[in-house]
This record gives sequence, structure tokens and C-alpha cells, in this order.
Amino acid sequence: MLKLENVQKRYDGYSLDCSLELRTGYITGLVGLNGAGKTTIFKSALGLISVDGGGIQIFNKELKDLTAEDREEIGVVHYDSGFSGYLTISNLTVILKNLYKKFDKEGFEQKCKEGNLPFNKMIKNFSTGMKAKLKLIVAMSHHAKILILDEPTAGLDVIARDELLDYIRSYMQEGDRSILISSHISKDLETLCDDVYLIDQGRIILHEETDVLLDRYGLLKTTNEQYKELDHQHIIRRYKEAYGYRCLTDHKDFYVHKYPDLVMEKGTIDEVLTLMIRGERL
Ligand SMILES: Nc1ncnc2c1ncn2[C@@H]1O[C@H](COP(=O)(O)OP(=O)(O)OP(=O)(O)O)[C@@H](O)[C@H]1O
Repeated sequence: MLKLENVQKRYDGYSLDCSLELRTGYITGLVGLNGAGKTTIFKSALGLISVDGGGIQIFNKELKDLTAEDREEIGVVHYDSGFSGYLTISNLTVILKNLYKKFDKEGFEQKCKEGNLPFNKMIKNFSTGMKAKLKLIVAMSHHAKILILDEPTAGLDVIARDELLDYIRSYMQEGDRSILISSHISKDLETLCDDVYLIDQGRIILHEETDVLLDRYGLLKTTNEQYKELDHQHIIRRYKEAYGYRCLTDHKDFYVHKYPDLVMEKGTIDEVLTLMIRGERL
């Protein structure tokens, strides 16, 4: 559906060089610290910024060859952009109807009603959660094949986040759709995404199916003595702690069987990201 091949973008003091693929039927997560390059990837993929190299393909076409119809098949949520606050949902309905040939007015209004969004209140007076919900409903309103969601749950409380995640899941129930999503709350991505890319300083440092990451990655805690005796063949990062070492492995079962007395913690996305960035490579 969407493919980035060695996409490069340079800013003063920052460079992006990244490849990733969004497959049909997949929800793909992009996780990284502040400033890692998530928004830059999204903007590059959408052609909102010029890139310095590499290839971008959407629907098996070069980005520059996309037609207006193709572009309608992409729904977008940007964290830092929205609609004029002086519009109401009723105003927005008219705009969206003119903007998208496939705008589903009934579905849009239905979702707004279900989400308790008032139709005649100015959007600037919506709460953060209401604005986030509206942005997502708009992105979904024209039945796009690809959704690109940059931090759609940022700033939301736990219930509002859950509600948005449900919307996203239900969107995938119709076939031939794919979603690329970033979030600071990696817990959200663990339950939502089929695969995840971890990005650090403009480089993809890990790409795994989410199930594989959660099943096979683990954090082993050892004393200095235990560490010396440890078989290191499947340790991918180590981090010095006061008590000894925290080690990241992608062969959790190997260590659980070989060293049943050692403490093995589950590798959450956050833990894996932290160790991949802060840990020492062996
Ligand atoms: N227009 C720009 N001019 C100069 N530098 C930029 C510009 N846009 C982004 N950058 C830099 O590119 C890097 C990546 O920024 P980006 O916004 O893509 O990160 P991010 O992963 O989305 O971060 P966050 O999670 O904080 O939103 C940062 O160092 C940022 O300062």
C-alpha cells in the first residue's frame, strides 16, 4: 500500500534515512522518542515536504504520479493541525462534501452523534478529546484505503483514548485498508498494531510483528557474577545497573529454559525501545 525506500531528509543537525512498508490489511505503528522523526516520515510520505533522496510509493505508484482520486484514498490525522476553530460540524459537513467525492455524510454525522459531538458549537470550544475524536472521524469520513495517523491519541484521557482505538479497530473491519499510526503511548500500539517500527535519530532501529516482539523479546536481570556466566549469543543490548545488568534478548525462551533462576521480564515496546537506544550493543 505504502512503501518508503531509503527516504532521506536533512535538517540542520538532523538527518532521516528510513525504509518502511505499510502492508494491506495491516495496522503499522511507528514508535520513537521526541524528535526521532515520526512526523517527518509522515510528511514525507504525504508529499508535504520535499525529500533529499529515496523513493516513496503509494498504491504501487510513485508519489508524484498520484491522481486526485488516489489522494482521496488517503485519510490523515496530524497532531498539530486541525480545522479553523470558527467552524462548526455543520459547516464542516458542507466543506467535506465538496472536498471528497466519496464523503459519507450519513456515516460522518452518525459517528459525530455517537461520539456526542455537538453540531452547532464552534470547534474552538471543543475539548481536546472532542477535537481529537472529530479529526479521526473526518479522516475516516471518505472511506480511504490508507489512514495516516500522527499521534491521534495525544493528550487524551484513558477513556477517550480507548474510544478512539475502538474507532480505529472498527475501521479495519472493511477489507483492503491499512493504517500507519504513531503514538507516544506505546501501550496503545501494543494492543492495536500488527507490526511496529522503532525509530531513533532518523533511523529505523527495529521492525517486528507486534506478537513476535511481545513473545520473543525479554529483559533479563542479572548480577555481575551471573552476567559473566551467561551465554551471550542472543543478547542484543545490555545496560549497566547498580545490581548488575539489564539485558535485552530476542530469544526469551532460550534463557528461560537455560537459566530458570534468572529474572526474565516481558519485553514491552517501551522497554525494548529504551534498551535499543540506551543499551550497549554486544
Ligand atoms: N521544518 C523543520 N526545520 C528544521 N528542523 C526540523 C523541521 N521539522 C522537523 N525538524 C527536525 O527534525 C527532527 C525530527 O522531528 P519530527 O517532528 O519528525 O520528530 P517526531 O518524532 O515527530 O517528534 P515528536 O514525537 O516530538 O513529535 C527534529 O530534530 C526536528 O527539530
